[in-house]
Amino acid sequence: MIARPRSTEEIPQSREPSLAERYDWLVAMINHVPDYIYAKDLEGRFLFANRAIVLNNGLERVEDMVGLTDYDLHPSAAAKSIDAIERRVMESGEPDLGFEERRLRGSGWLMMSRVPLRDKAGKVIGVVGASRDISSRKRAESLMKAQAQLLKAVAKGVRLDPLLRDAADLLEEVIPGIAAAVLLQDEGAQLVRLAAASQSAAAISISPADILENPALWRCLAISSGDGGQHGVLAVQESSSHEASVWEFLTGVAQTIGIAIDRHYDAERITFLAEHDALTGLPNRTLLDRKLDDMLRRADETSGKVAVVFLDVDNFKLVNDSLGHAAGDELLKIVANRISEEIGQGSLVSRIGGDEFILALHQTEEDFVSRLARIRETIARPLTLAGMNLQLTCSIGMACFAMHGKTATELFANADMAMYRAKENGRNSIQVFDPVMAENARRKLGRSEELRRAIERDEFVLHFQPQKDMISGEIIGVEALVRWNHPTDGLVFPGEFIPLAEESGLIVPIGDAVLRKACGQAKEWQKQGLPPVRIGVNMSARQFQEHGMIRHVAAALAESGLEPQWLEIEVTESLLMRDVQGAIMKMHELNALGVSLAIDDFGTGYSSLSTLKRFPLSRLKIDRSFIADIPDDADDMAITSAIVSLARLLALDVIAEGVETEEQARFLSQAGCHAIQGYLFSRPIPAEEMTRVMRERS
Ligand SMILES: Nc1nc2c(ncn2[C@@H]2O[C@H](COP(=O)(O)O[C@H]3[C@@H](O)[C@H](n4cnc5c(=O)[nH]c(N)nc54)O[C@@H]3COP(=O)(O)O)[C@@H](O)[C@H]2O)c(=O)[nH]1
Repeated sequence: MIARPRSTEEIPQSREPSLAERYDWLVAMINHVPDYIYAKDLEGRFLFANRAIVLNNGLERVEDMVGLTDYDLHPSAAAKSIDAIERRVMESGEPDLGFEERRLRGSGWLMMSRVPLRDKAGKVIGVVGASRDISSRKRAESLMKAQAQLLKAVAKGVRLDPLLRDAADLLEEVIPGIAAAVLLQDEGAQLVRLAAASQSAAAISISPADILENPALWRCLAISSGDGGQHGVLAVQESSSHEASVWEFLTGVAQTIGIAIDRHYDAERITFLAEHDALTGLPNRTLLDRKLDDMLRRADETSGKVAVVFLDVDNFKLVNDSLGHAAGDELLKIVANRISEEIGQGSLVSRIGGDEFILALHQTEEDFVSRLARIRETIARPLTLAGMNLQLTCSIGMACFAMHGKTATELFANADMAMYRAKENGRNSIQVFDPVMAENARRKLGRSEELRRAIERDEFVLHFQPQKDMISGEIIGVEALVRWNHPTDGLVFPGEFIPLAEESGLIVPIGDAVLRKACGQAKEWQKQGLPPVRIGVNMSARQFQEHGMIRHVAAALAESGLEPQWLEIEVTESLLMRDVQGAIMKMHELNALGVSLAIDDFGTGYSSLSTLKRFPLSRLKIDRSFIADIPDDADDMAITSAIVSLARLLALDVIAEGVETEEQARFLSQAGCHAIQGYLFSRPIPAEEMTRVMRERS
């Protein structure tokens, strides 16, 4: 063995070191570096080897190595490859630097550099080799490569289970001897499951409990989720203590697995949302279409039946508007759950938006209507929402394969039509499609088109019904009532087209035309020198709520030149009660124009005295249903008297509608009613006739 170096204190400072001293220092330095250093002669025999290389070859002293060749120390294939490199260096005289090769003894990597050994004359007499252990760097590189491989798999969207299995195998590959396992807690699950294990870990057939209850043996690295939670752990058996870079790598792997799981859940959610409703989790229209097609195909093959059902929650808007959207959402979830509870296997419920659900029922022993009745009852179970006790009703329309349609499109259209019929019939009912509905719908559509054309062609005319003062007998006003002068059907009465006009929104232009015609006619009578009368114009809810309504009234007055005090707008009690505050604001705006307001059909709504006081009104019109049975119905007489007293209490004029008999007129006079309108005095009549009547009485 080479001699130990002396300490620096022993070196005399005053003189130049001797050659022997220099040699000793050099040898000491060479022996203390961890790198391998050697020199060989031209035949490949060791001339010199440092302590590190001697020990690595299982020898004790340099003398033991001097004279040996690589063939004496290593298997012949390895010795041959070293010999080839060194021979090239010696023959070419060119160094071979930075060659990376596996250790011949033990595990790990070396970086070898070989330079020619020359004598003083520069002649190559052998080779000098130096090598450095680069095992750590090589391991770091392979860990980085493994990490990159894992990240690539995540980026490529490899499915979760194979990805976890590959990750466990990869750990075993890059960290020899390691046992690793991935334990996961799936969304919503209580228990942790073994999702993947390296082969050595799998071989000892571990379970989550084995791992979690044995912290001395297994070290657990958290697999975190993007939202700050934890999906599970990457458990590593600490059979051998790993260096810091390995733990860093394992922590990185746990993080990568966390990202992979996040991505997996995101992808699952995206796939789910493509076919489901985000709020209720029910299938959406896409999934319904697909499943319904299957159900119809099967029913066709087996001559079976399928029911397509439209279900709409009654007055849902009211809940949304009054209790807020969060409560509305909650309500929809409750309805979705209740339908799902009842619908039974093999059938399907989907939410297609808002409060509309479509059900596809497959045939069972129980008939479809009974099943729907049960669903309706379930939905109607009392519930508490935002602190309020509620009971829901719904309108249901059903169409059956193959009776009411053979394709999904036909069945959807017909079930929808049936549901609308249920709504029209006062809601809270089940309607089965009937071909008559389709006929009606077609007629309605045709009528809407005709109405649209009627507006363009100005086919609407006004009839006028006079209103008589109870005391003077004078005509104090007229009500303008619209008629449709249909090109083929003749005069069509408002009961036949006003509801359709309201539904389609055409009431707005129709109402506007009525307003202009009525103001124009009233002004015309004044121009003809007839005593001025107040003209009443009916205004529907849609028209009253329309943005430009006040502007249209002002324009009709301005166009005709009629002073505003001669125009009275009639609105129904139910219209005002829908949105009391909004109605009051609009009524004040009309008042500001100088126009007066009357409540039409009074007594049929639910206005209280306190609400009534807030409306800026001039007149109440008692609904004709209270007058019709006078004097036979004592209740109606009592109600009529009460309305007259109420009007007087509120300092409002009061007029009774639908007065057909002298007895009714007498009773109303005695009750203190200011004026009457009805067939007793005159039916609604065309403008020319009305002009004649007014002229006769003036
Ligand atoms: N939005 C608008 N609605 C309008 C307009 N014009 C009319 N209407 C509304 O249509 C409903 C039916 O009106 P109509 O068929 O004209 O019937 C009116 C009278 O003919 C009828 N009436 C009058 N006196 C009697 C009677 O003694 N007996 C009896 N059985 N019927 C009678 O009442 C109708 C007037 O009612 P009202 O409007 O409530 O005063 C009707 O609801 C009209 O409001 C319009 O331009 N726009």
